[in-house]
Amino acid sequence: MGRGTVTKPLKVALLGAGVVGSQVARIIVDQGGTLESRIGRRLELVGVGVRNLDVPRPGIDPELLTDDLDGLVSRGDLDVVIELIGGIEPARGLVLKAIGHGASIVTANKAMLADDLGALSAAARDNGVDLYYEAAVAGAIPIIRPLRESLVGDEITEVMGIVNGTTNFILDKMVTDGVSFADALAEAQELGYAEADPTADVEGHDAAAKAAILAGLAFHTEVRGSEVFSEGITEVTPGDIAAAEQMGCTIKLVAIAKLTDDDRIIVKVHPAMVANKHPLASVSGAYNAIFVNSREAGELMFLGAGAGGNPTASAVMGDVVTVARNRARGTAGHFSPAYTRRQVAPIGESSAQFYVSFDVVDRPGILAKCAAVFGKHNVSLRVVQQSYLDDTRADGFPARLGIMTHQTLESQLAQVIDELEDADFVGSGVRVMRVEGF
Ligand SMILES: NC(=O)C1=CN([C@@H]2O[C@H](COP(=O)(O)OP(=O)(O)OC[C@H]3O[C@@H](n4cnc5c(N)ncnc54)[C@H](O)[C@@H]3O)[C@@H](O)[C@H]2O)C=CC1
Ligand SMILES: N[C@@H](CC=O)C(=O)O
Ligand code: NA
Repeated sequence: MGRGTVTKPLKVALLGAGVVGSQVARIIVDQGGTLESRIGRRLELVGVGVRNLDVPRPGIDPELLTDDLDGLVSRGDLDVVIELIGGIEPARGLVLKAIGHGASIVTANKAMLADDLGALSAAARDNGVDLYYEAAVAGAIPIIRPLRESLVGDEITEVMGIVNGTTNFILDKMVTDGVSFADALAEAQELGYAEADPTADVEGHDAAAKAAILAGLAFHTEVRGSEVFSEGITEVTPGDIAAAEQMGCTIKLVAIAKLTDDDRIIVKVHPAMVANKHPLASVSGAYNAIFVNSREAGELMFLGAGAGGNPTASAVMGDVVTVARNRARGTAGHFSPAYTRRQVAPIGESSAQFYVSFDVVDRPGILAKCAAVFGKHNVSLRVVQQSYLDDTRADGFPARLGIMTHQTLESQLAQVIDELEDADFVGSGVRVMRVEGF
């Protein structure tokens, strides 16, 4: 740079000033000098798109606020657009428009990315801009960049872990403090962990979107959130929690993505009884943890805050600095993550260990009859527990069996459950929980 040359600042627009956006705005304003020295150019926040102009936004210059997000991303002079409004539309339309006007994108929006990451990546590539989204999976934990860069010379075989902070917080509160599901969810919302519509968290859709993004990056293919088998935590009962405790396990919402022997992928999200000896069992609060298994590196574990305004803003700012550095150098980190076409295998072809519990009549030979149902479908038993409930029970099913299987196919286990539900010696309400790390 010659003497007297003034480098122009990089123009940044922020869409959304909620839990995460407000923290990002604060960092850009408060840490301006530090960020400038890391990037080599000053970041100038030129606009903040919000829904309601009347809401007070401490720390944000009111002159920057606009409710015309479309106009903001169409200015034509933006270097970086940070999308933090969430949801698929209008977020996707705004991002595509910003890309069309030459801006690089930083987003935390996993719902949008898991809907069609391929189209967004292609638009970024075709327009020579960056698309970065470290905050979209597991909040502050660096996991996108390790998959996309650090491990890209290796062959990943499995990615699994806890990727939703809200549900981990809820389950932890229910187990540790005996708090009700509703109260724990309300607290997670207050702390800024939950999505705007927390159904996405508790029904497993948020974790499914993250699992799709992780699977796509790990296995170099396109996976959409809708292709991920997902069950949330709304059906987890206090009885399930107690049964898990009795088995030396803790219930967690887990996401699993792995390669099959015939080069397809299994991607699934569901509650699981995790053995207490497994490191995932002790991941508490809104923390997330992800294990990556790869051919050369072996097993890697990533742990940290999976949700919350400040931790998520940290990941967003990491991307902002990277994208801004690229911009300052006149480059973009073009890459095509999905160069293969791997199919997602149906859930029936996935295998797991299961814990099945059900009530039975108290008659000689019942245990053998139950075991025969499992045996008939080639499901091998690992642990069998029997407890006596109460012989005055009106329903006539006073004994409870808890059976943990060895690894078995989902389709075989489904046949066992169908048969148990039809058997006259089994009461209604057969419970099934997958098991990890036992
Ligand atoms: N809160 C967290 O812990 C994390 C959030 N994320 C993601 O970050 C994004 C933002 O999340 P939060 O800040 O928690 O959500 P939030 O609901 O607190 O903030 C979103 C803001 O965008 C505004 N907004 C929504 N639609 C708009 C529109 N059409 N026009 C103008 N403003 C609009 C809302 O009024 C709200 O103020 C989402 O994609 C979320 O999934 C990712 C990781 C963690
Ligand atoms: N609602 C999400 C926020 C971060 O992605 C979660 O709870 O994990
Ligand atoms: Na992350």
